[in-house]
Order: sequence, then C-alpha cells, then structure tokens
Amino acid sequence: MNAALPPSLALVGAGKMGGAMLEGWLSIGLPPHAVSVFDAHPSDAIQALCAARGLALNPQQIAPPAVLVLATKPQTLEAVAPLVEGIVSPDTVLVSILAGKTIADLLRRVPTVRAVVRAMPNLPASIGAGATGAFANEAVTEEGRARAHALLAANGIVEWLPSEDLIDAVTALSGSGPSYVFHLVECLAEAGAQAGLPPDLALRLARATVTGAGRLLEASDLGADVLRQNVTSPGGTTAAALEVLMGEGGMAPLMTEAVAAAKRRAEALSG
Ligand SMILES: NC(=O)C1=CN([C@@H]2O[C@H](COP(=O)(O)OP(=O)(O)OC[C@H]3O[C@@H](n4cnc5c(N)ncnc54)[C@H](O)[C@@H]3O)[C@@H](O)[C@H]2O)C=CC1
Ligand SMILES: O=C(O)[C@@H]1CCC=N1
Repeated sequence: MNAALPPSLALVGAGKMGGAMLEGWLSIGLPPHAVSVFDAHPSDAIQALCAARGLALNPQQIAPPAVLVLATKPQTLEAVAPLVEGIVSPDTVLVSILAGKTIADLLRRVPTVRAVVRAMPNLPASIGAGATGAFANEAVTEEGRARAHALLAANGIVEWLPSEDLIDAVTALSGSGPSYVFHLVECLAEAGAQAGLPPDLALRLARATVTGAGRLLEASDLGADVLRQNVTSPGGTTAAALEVLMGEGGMAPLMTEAVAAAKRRAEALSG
C-alpha cells in the first residue's frame, strides 16, 4: 500500500464520482477495513462492492477518520452536513468534490473541521484516466496534503492549484469536459448521418474516431496542434472542414462561451 494513503477514510456520497473514486482507492491497495461508506441511497453496485470487499456501509458509529471525502451533489450540502459534522474531528482532512461550494461554505456547515481540500475530478477517473484540480487551505498539513494527493492520484493526474478561485474554471474545463467530448461524438455521428451514412455506422465510426484520437494524443509526444496538422493535407478534405471549425463562429468561440457558462454556473452554486 502507498505509505501516503490515510489510515482511515470515510466516503460520504458513493454515486457516479464517489463510487469511481472508491474503486480507484481499492485498486491501489487502500485496505477495505480502513474505509467507511455513507450513502442515503446506495446503488446495487455499491452495496455489492461493499459486501464483496468487506467495506462498512452506513455504519452507526465510526472513529473520526483521517480523511473524509464528500461526494454528494452540491445541492445536498445542507442536508448532509450534520452527518459529516457527526463523523469528523478537528484533525480530519475534509476533501470536497462539490462543484461550486467554497471552503468557507464547507467550514460554515461543518464547523469542527479546519483542514479542507477542494478537489475537482472528472468521470474518466472510473478507468484511472481522470484529471483532477485541487486546492488545499492553510490548515492542511504536509501529511494531510500527501494523503489527499495519494487518494486523488489513484484516479489519474492531479494538478494542485495556487488559489481556490481557479477551481471553478477547472470545473468548467476538465470537470465538465468529458461531457463536451461525448457530445462531440454525438454531433460527429449526426453529421455523418446527414452526409449519407447509416446512423448506426456513423455512430460506430464517430466513437472509434474520438477514442482513437484520444489514445493517439496520450501516446504521442506531439502537441494537439501538430497532430491536427498531421491529419490536414494542404488543399485536402480536412482543411476544408477546418475552415469551418476554425473560422468565425467556429469551435474556439463556441467552446469559450460554453466553458464561461459552466464557470458562471459553478460560481452560482456557491453559498
Ligand atoms: N459526475 C461527474 O462527472 C462529476 C461530479 N462531480 C461532483 O461530484 C458530486 C457528486 O456527483 P455525482 O457522483 O455525479 O452524483 P450522484 O448523484 O451520482 O451521487 C451522489 C450520491 O450522494 C448520495 N446522497 C445524496 N444525499 C445524501 C445524503 N444526505 N447522505 C449521504 N449520501 C447522500 C446519493 O444517494 C448518491 O449516491 C457533485 O458534487 C458533483 O459536483 C465532480 C466532478 C465530476
Ligand atoms: O455538472 C456538474 O455540475 C458536475 C461538476 C463537474 C461535472 N459534473
């Protein structure tokens, strides 16, 4: 087991993200007996995982954990805070992945806690290919930060941020970003169908194209710009398409607008 992993951990909210993170922690050797899972409506998959691996699910009482990861929806913070407050001690590091909820919002609801890490993972965490941005407040010790890092790194890359303000932009880029890419697959498939392909064939090709491009990006030392140029023959078909995508009203201004909208929504979720 990674020496930096916390000796005890509580996960509150084991839905899509919390559940994915939990699987990552177990896969890097966090002992199941060190983990308690709290969820108001645990899915069948979480119930089965807890039963199979011997994880405590909704235990009545636990000793305050070294780290508590909060992974419920931001809108449920008010409702879940008394449960969290009842579990933590002043030495617990609270790691929150709630979009928009600030450290001040969290400390107001969970007054016993002092050390808070705000983290923003993303859904590819479920296959260990996540990207997380994180910020630690001044009460997080070196040990606490190392523990949070070990947990977050179980699911992919971790970028520590110099200020909390940046978390909303990270949420808008990489937190929500996988959804933009999945929508790209939908748009590409629809465009292929409009161009005359049977819709199911267009969907298969669109999916394989985005997956393949992502894998190439990962495997290559080349930048996205060079890889783009490598597909683009002068005067060829790609150049014709990129004139549209890189033209006025193309993808760059659209993406800028989309990310700005997500960031505004994250800001509005605070409080
Ligand atoms: N889904 C995603 O791609 C990402 C989500 N997030 C953040 O992760 C958090 C969770 O999102 P999802 O996993 O998508 O939601 P989800 O709805 O799949 O999971 C939330 C879980 O919390 C549980 N829950 C609700 N009220 C509770 C309570 N009072 N006590 C204990 N458990 C309770 C629910 O039963 C559910 O299993 C959100 O704050 C979101 O901002 C962050 C990055 C990416
Ligand atoms: O859509 C949301 O609010 C959450 C945060 C980032 C991804 N999903």
